[in-house]
Order: sequence, then structure tokens, then C-alpha cells
Amino acid sequence: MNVLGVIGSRFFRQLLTRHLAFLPSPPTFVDTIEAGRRALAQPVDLICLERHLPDGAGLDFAKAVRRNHQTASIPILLLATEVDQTLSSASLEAGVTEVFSKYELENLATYVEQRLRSEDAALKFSGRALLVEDSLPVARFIREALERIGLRVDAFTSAESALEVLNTRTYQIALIDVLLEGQMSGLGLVREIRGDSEGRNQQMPILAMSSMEDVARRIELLRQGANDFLAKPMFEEELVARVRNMVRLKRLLDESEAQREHLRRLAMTDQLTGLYNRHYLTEIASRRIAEANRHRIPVSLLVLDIDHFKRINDSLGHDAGDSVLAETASNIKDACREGDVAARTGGEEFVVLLINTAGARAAEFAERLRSRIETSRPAGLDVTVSIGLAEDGGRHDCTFASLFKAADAALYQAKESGRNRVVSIGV
Ligand SMILES: Nc1nc2c(ncn2[C@@H]2O[C@H](COP(=O)(O)OP(=O)(O)OP(=O)(O)O)[C@@H](O)[C@H]2O)c(=O)[nH]1
Repeated sequence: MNVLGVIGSRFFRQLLTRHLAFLPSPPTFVDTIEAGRRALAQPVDLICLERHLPDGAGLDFAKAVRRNHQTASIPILLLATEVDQTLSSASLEAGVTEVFSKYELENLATYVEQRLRSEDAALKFSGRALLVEDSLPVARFIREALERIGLRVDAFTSAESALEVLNTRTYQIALIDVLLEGQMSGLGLVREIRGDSEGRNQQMPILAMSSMEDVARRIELLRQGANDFLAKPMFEEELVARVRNMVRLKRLLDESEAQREHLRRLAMTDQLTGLYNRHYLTEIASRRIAEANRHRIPVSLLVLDIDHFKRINDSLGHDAGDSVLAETASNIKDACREGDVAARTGGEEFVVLLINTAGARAAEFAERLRSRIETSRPAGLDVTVSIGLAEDGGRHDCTFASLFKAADAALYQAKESGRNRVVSIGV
């Protein structure tokens, strides 16, 4: 960040240097307005300006900076001995960004530090921007500005061509001009994006652009779901600042959404096996069974328990026991079809709800699962399981509780009659 200090007093130059010591390179100082004008031939990112200079008033220098198209958007921080309402108004009118007291330079330093941090963050941008603009020179200007802050840009001249790619790619932001080539306007494109509830870019921030100072159109764009508006011709700094704010906000929203999803998953899954936990099983199985009953689809429920699991823990330790549990679970997962529900409901007890599988097919499934676990030798050990299987015999009136009770009773019989077997029972 290049900071230019236009400051007559040597004392304040030293003070400012000390306060801005965190900058990667120290400020460049000049002590007159005339020298300040010359210094602006080099790239400058921020100006610190003293109110009274040997060859004139700082505010006149500020006005001159604002009048020049090349320097118009450089922030100007004015240093004054006393800050009052009159000075603040006159400074704002002259184009000063903010006024700071010479005796509270730490406030100015905080401002500069925040700006530096946001520039750093801007450099770390990645991802794609969608640009829909029919003027090629404007599109080039925007593309270059966005690429400078790390965004890759896909540019289109019509809404129709942009819509095609919106189905296949995810964007961090879209910049959409109002008037475009083709049938659809920018307004129509905004409406399409927001209206597509399945679309992967439905929540993408949209910055609308137009050369028209048409308030009604601007309001309509915002109503249709554009998040911000930029009038043309545009300043690169304004464009970049708006894009940066929108992308950052979207990122925060995405992060909190991902966190919410993570917490939701944690709440419903068993950490060791990745299967659903008992709490979530009750909820989802009840829903699936009610749905199946409504559509007269048969369901079956298996309760599976590892035989003599305590012995594995006792002889080989808890870690070996955990490996057996995890490998048994992955056997269960692999055996299930989409739509089936598998859960770990207790220490070494698992439940599988089969949708649209009953009778002989359910019994076959249970037997295959039993044999699969035995032959897979979880954790390299001789492991067998007992399985209780329950179904409602085509009445379509069972509940999770009634199925579970029956399957648990069947499991008890399987254990009693020698383990390593399947016992079936009706509800
Ligand atoms: N390693 C491990 N062990 C667990 C976990 N949860 C429960 N257990 C153990 O699982 C064992 C269950 O033992 P029991 O209920 O007596 O049943 P079993 O030894 O499998 O005997 P049967 O079911 O009658 O064949 C106990 O030793 C529990 O400490 C776990 O998350 N990890």
C-alpha cells in the first residue's frame, strides 16, 4: 500500500511514520502542495494531508485530487489540530474521506490498518465471476478489474448464453448489464436466476449495471433480486469495493450454512460408524414407515447384534472392538439400497429398515447380511451376528415401535437358540 503524506511539519511526519510502522513500506512524504501534485504521478493508494501547508490550504489540494480522473478515488485523510462541525462539512465538500485529530493519530492508524487488511483479503479471492455485458470495451474493463483481485471471469453478451452455463458452474458473483444482446434483458435474467429454486446459483450475489439513471428500473432490479446496483460509467475502485463486499458476505453466509449442515449431521449420525444414531432413526424410520403404509408398500425391520462382543473388548481391547463395530457398519451400509435406513442404536446393536422388501426377499437379505459379516472377518476376527427380522404381513398398519418390538423379540430368540442366525417374526 503506497501512502503519500502531504505534511509540512517535521514533527508530525515523524509521529505519523511511527504510527504507520505496520505498513510494508513507510509513507512517502512531501511538505508542500506543489510537491504533492508531482508525487501523484506515481501510484498512490492513500493520502494523509495536513490542513495548513506552506504554499496553501490542504482542502484545495483535496479538491484538485478529486477533480483529476486518475486520482479521484484515492482516499484522503485530513489531519487537523481541532476537529469541529464546520471543518468536517468543509472537508467532506472538498472530497476528504475522513478528518482525524493530529493528537489522536492512533485512530488514523486503525483506519489505515483496516484498509490494508481488506486489501490483503482481496488478494486472496478465488473463484469465478459471471459477467453479462454486451459492450466489449466495458466487459474488458470489468474483466481486468476482477482478475486483478483474483476472480476468474466468464463473460457473455446475452442472457441466453449466460443461462446455459449457470446450470453447470457455480459463481461467486454475477455482474449483469440491463440491456443485452438477444431477446432477454438483464432484468429477465435476474428473474430467471432467482426463480430457479433448484438452480445451483440461486443464492449468488447479483450486481446489476446500467448506464441509465433510471430510478424505476433500478428499483425493479432490486425487487427482482439484484443485491446491488452500479451506474455506468463506473470507477474501478467502486466496482471492486462493491464486488468485494458482496463476495465476502456470500462467503460468510456459505460458511454459516456449511456449519449448520455439519451440526445437523453431527446430531443425526453416530460418530464411530457414520450410520444414523438412535435418536434420528426413530424420527426418520417413523416417517418412512408412515409413507410406505400410505402407498401400501411393504416394509421390514432388522435388529442385528454382534455375538459375544464383550469378549472381543475384554480380550483384545476397546480399540479392536471399535474396529469390529466400524467394519460391521460398513458391511451393513454396503448391503443397503438407497431408501433403506441403517442405524447404530446401541453398543453393538444395529437396525436396518427395508423399504419395499418383505417376505422371502427380506429373509434372504437378512441371511445374506449375516453371512457377509461372518465371511468379511471384521478387524481380522471371527465375528458373527444374530438378526431378528420383523414385518407386518401385508397389513400396512405397522409403526416403528411395533416393528422394533417384534424384531427385538426375534433377536432374543436368535440369541437363545444359539446365535449366528436369523429369526423372523410377524408383527
Ligand atoms: N469397543 C466398544 N465397545 C462397546 C461400545 N459400546 C458398547 N460396547 C461394549 O459392548 C459390549 C456388549 O456386551 P453384551 O451386551 O454383554 O453383549 P455380547 O457380549 O455381545 O453378548 P451377546 O449379545 O449376548 O452375544 C459391552 O462390553 C460394552 O462395553 C463401543 O462404542 N465400543
